[in-house]
Amino acid sequence: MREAVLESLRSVNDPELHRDLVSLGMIERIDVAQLEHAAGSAITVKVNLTTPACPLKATIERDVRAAVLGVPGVETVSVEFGAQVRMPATPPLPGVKNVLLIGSGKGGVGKSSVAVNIACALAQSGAAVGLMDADVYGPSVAHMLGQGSAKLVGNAERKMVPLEAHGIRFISMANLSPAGQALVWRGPMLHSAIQQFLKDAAWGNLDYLIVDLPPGTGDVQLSLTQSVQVTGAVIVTTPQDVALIDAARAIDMFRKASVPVLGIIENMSYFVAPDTGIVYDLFGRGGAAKLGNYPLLGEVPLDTDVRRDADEGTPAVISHPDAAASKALRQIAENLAGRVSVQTLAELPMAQLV
Ligand SMILES: Nc1ncnc2c1ncn2[C@@H]1O[C@H](COP(=O)(O)OP(=O)(O)OP(=O)(O)O)[C@@H](O)[C@H]1O
Repeated sequence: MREAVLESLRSVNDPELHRDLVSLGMIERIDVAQLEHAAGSAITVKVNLTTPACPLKATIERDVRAAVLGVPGVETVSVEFGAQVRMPATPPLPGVKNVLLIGSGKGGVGKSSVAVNIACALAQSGAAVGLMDADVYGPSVAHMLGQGSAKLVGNAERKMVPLEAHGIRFISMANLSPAGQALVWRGPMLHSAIQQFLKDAAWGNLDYLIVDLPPGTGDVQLSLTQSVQVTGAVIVTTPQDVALIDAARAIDMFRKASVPVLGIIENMSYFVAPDTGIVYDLFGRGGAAKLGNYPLLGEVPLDTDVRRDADEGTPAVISHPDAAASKALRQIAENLAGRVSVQTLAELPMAQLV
């Protein structure tokens, strides 16, 4: 019976990876139990997803159930899920499976807010997540996580120990330099700071290390793409033309550095009036589509909760999980995790999948 069930699962494709669950090594266990009062068997299938934030869990469950119910003699099916983010062919750092860059063309489009919320949403789903604030000139991650005045310390191996908040580990220049003081650094100093944040920090084991870049196309971006094997970059933009022009430059920079652009996030996409429910497209919702053929990971509405929660140090996906913006941000985190799986598995030789 177990063999017949396994065979039936060869017909179920992961909808994003376009390969069947068996050859992807996603079937962790098949249990067969004989039912007492029925002729057939009760089957339990455990599917090991490629990310705990899988956006297509419901589809996979439905398809597994249908395939297994089609096997003669099967009476009931229950589907269990586990998840393990796959180690890519070339891990970017020891213990770190993916480095994801969050960039923008313009400042103030909400890149840090999006990065912080995505990091928290991925951690909420069960992933091990780190957040590195590479926006050295305007570090806001620590403040958005309620840790603006915390100080970074070293461990016995003289490695920087990331701070922790809301289930993620993070490092920000704000936790090294005195508050309110401007950083006046040239390229080489920035390069060595970025190296230290990446390589002289005790990140531990991470599924995703998210990097909040400074806006634009400068030294930090260059330094990062040259220092580690990056899984991909995400561009945050607002929908109006002036933001899109700069976003296109950022995309071009990643293309030239051979960093895959995993998708675009349109922030401040629209506004829903809380009293009337009327939707206002303040900046021209849908503008991000003009950036070309890149997946749109999602649209985040302008929402007071996002701003207020960032100022108060608890990201919206945690303090207001039911707000429309939080739902959009969670969906974006899942879509991004899905894109990362596609990217990693496309590069892994078939033999390493099972
Ligand atoms: N969807 C949103 N709704 C309401 N406010 C938002 C939203 N996204 C961001 N904001 C607010 O907009 C301001 C700018 O956001 P943020 O600092 O994340 O932008 P940024 O692109 O990282 O800026 P910079 O690159 O200049 O540091 C913040 O006050 C933030 O709380």
